[in-house]
Amino acid sequence: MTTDFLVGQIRKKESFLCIGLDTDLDKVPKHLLKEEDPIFAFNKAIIDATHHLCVAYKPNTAFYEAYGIKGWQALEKTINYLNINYPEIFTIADAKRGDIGNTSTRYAKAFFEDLGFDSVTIAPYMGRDSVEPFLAFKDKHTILLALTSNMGAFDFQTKMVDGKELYKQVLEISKTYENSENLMYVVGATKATFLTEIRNIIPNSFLLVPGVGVQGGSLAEVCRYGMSDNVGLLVNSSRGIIYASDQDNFAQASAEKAKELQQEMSLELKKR
Ligand SMILES: O=C(O)c1cc(=O)[nH]c(=O)n1[C@@H]1O[C@H](COP(=O)(O)O)[C@@H](O)[C@H]1O
Repeated sequence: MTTDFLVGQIRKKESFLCIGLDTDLDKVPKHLLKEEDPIFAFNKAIIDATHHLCVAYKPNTAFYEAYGIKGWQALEKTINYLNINYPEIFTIADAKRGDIGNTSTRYAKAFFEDLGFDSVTIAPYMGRDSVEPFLAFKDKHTILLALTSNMGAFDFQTKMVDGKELYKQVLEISKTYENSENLMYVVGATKATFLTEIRNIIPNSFLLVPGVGVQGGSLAEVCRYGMSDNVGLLVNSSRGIIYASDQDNFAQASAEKAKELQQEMSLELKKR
């Protein structure tokens, strides 16, 4: 999917919401456990109830890998279901990969070609040759971890390297990578006040912003400091939406939570 198409969807739906499919069988409604594939059954119900309120879904692969081959099959069914039924939706494989060049090429093939995701999250730690194999795929997006939402972000990401915080070095150096127009970046909603300086370095790049809801980040602050001329934001919520209820009406309850965020987003878009 092109960035222009994504921006068009955001304007049309008045939403830059990404729903995280962090599907945990300990948390899904008990009646679903009788299904042949409870993970997919849960995801399908959530997607059908919420697709009009969001522009992206982000399955975090950890939640699928944890269930072995059955989990991977559920991930495959989920992305196929999205690509066939809702091709206008931007899809993110939250896999946080990145390795030496030939290995990264295989990861890129797995997520972009085999599974057919639009984007994948990548850790920048191994540098240029670990990221460029992902960037080589046309109309696919590589979402580089810049400043993450967790406390551990302060262990390394904000440390000074050559006179600048490491996360700023990530932003600046990655701009020199081949096909860098295919880059997006992760910035945690809990780090919203850093967004002004981040926007000075990457004024128009899309940011995937997790950490609203359960982690405590503020959507209003993210918009105030992080919104660009082309919106430039995909704000993710996982647990706050998908586990709104563990009763039979769970999908409807998740749609209500998604709608609350979408309406807040619509107001933010109208302010600009
Ligand atoms: O790359 C991510 O998506 C990510 C980066 C980050 O800095 N913080 C972060 O929470 N995430 C992911 O975003 C989701 C957040 O989930 P909730 O806190 O339940 O909304 C999880 O899948 C995390 O792995």
